[in-house]
Amino acid sequence: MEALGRIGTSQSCSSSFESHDDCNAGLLAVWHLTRLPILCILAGVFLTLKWWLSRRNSVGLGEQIVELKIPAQTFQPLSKPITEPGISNIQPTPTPVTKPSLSRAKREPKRVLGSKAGRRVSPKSHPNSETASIRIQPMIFFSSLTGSTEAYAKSVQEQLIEKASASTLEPQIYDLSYIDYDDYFISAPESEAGIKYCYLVLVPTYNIDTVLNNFILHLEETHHDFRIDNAPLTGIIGYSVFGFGDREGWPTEEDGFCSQAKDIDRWLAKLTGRRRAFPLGMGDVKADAKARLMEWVGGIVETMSNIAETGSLGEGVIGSGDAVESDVEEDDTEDKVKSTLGDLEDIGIRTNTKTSLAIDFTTTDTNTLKPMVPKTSPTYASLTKQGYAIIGSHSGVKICRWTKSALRGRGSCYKRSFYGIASHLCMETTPSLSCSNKCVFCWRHGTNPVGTTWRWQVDPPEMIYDGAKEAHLKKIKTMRGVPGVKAERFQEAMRIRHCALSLVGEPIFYPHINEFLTLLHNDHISSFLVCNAQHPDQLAALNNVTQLYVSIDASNKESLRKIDRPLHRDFWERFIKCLDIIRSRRYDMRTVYRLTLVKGFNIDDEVSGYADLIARGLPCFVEIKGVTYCGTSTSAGAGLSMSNVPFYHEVQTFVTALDTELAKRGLHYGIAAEHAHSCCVLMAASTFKRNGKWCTIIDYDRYFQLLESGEPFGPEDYMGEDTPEWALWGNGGFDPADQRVDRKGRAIEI
Ligand SMILES: Cc1cc2nc3c(=O)[nH]c(=O)nc-3n(C[C@H](O)[C@H](O)[C@H](O)COP(=O)(O)O)c2cc1C
Ligand code: SF4
Repeated sequence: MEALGRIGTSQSCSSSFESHDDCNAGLLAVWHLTRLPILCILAGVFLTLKWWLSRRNSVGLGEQIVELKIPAQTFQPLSKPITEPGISNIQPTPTPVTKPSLSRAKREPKRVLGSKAGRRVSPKSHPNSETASIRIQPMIFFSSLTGSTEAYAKSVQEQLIEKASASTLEPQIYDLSYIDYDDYFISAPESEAGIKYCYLVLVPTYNIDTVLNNFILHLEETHHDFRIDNAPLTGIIGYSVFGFGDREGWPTEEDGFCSQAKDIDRWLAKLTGRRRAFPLGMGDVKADAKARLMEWVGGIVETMSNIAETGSLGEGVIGSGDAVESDVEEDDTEDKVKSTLGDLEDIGIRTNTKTSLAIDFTTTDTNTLKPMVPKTSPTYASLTKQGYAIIGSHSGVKICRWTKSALRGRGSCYKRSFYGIASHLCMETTPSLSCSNKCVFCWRHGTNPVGTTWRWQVDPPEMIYDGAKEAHLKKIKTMRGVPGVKAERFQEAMRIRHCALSLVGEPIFYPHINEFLTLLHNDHISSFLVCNAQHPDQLAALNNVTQLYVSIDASNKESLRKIDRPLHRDFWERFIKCLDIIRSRRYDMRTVYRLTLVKGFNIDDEVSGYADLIARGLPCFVEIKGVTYCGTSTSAGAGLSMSNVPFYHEVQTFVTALDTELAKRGLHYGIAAEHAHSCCVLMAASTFKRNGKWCTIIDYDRYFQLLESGEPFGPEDYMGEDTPEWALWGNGGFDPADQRVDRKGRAIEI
């Protein structure tokens, strides 16, 4: 106190106080009054100074801090110009990794590698103002022991920087060995408003103990931890996994090829509430890894731009992540329909002629034509509920169960075995949902439009074609979240190669069927058209198709009446006339009889009758298929039950008997191939043999060459390679490249 008093006397007291004593006493009193505020101000100044100094240091040393925290090979500075982008260029040469100890990593605050982006975003220029604020933050996680996955991960980062849309921020990249899983895999990291995280996980597989085991265990435990929501990562917008493996040591997935990527994919499906943004990709490091990864990145880029546009993953079929549940096959309604109506597949066109088929409007006032399937009708509701997309007012598209199966590597339909069509490249559609039969095994009775003549509005072919493609691809895209979908097949499926005009209804009923076929052929999409042999005029007027079918549901008039219940009174005459047209077109294009066998209806004692019909129409091929039971009340009412479905051995017996009958008539046919999985056998004219071997596969490129040449050509001119050994009669017909599974998704040994 004394000292303070002294300091106080050295200056201003003389003017304020009359004597020294008075002065000291006054100063002391002032000091006592003001000391607290003064001390507080001094402390505040001191603290502010200290904070400013420390901040200045940290800004100046920022780079060093990052260097310390991040292993050099884990982080590519995002602002660095990319000199050698492209997966095709990458050399997965291992780079030495300086790995900080795991315990240290645990103590560190959450590390974010890469910059907080924003440079690409220009909300004003965004096409959709509602979603303009959405930005995707890709987060690449990888694991690598010998460096190759790390190099691939970095190349993915570069690819995304180069190719991703403006709404995608610069990807952050993390080595799973050095991050704290709790920061990213217990809950989604916090983000700025409008930023959505998308996790991309690239991993090898090791059947030895590695960091990946810890990671998978962490995912599993997080899911099972009762204190945590079992889908705690729903905050991210999506995820996708890519696995690297070695087929030399682990040839198939059952042997363990990419098994850890599969596990991670499955756990992430659970943790994210099924937000699989793109199918699990897999690549063989000794063969196709680069190509597969390239496709995967392409898909990711597209998905992210979709998310940015729509703000969500879209209306995908979300994968449950539950192996058992999600491996159950989809319903087989499609098959039922086909077996009922006998697939209606398309007719092709040789030229670009604009010939429309005649419409018989005898009973209709053309001014008051109505839509065939109005949006408010029960038919519309019923079809859309079944998964059909209705195009315009009378066309439909749906992806069949084989397309879904092929996307998951579980086998294609019989057309793969017989004609070389991979089901994931095939679009099934019809430009006419209406039909002139009421077959006993058709599931759509009561709701489907029927009629003997076209009496509805007519939609233009371009509209149907564009609408069908768009709806088909949209449906394919919904498959991207389904477990087991192969990334490369998913990508391939984006280019439609074949069109089966065989869904429901009667495609040649559509007045502009020829123009529609031209549109298909112009895009080199093959056409398989099935008709019900009730419209001879339309059949005669059809242009060239890749393969033309007629359904032969019975061998005689009475049997046909019973089974097809045709609307036309002269149905038998029409039927026979159609067979004669098929004969006349035998040398223009591949013609096929489709026989659907129904026990108790059209098999017994009918072999000879069928042989006569074949002798009449001389088709290039005869497909014989056992009916699929659809179990509707109508079919039950018609006396149809499971007992009417033939066993495959019964179909085989029938085919052998038919073969004998044809030989007796001096007709040169033989049993070429089979697809036991769908109870289907193929007989072929012997002209489809080359050097003693069946060649039922189609050379599609050659077909389009011939079509575009404008010169006449015949069906044998676009004969492709030999029918594969596994598809030949007696060998079952399941493509060994695929994995056959039971209804629970368990592998079946063939
Ligand atoms: C010891 C060992 C075990 C492996 N186990 C599997 C396996 O079970 N399944 C598989 O598909 N690949 C397996 N591979 C192949 C690796 O996944 C593949 O070589 C991968 O590219 C390695 O990636 P990395 O260089 O990033 O560590 C194994 C490789 C090694 C050396
Ligand atoms: S032909 Fe196409 S639509 Fe028909 S079953 Fe095969 S894949 Fe499906």
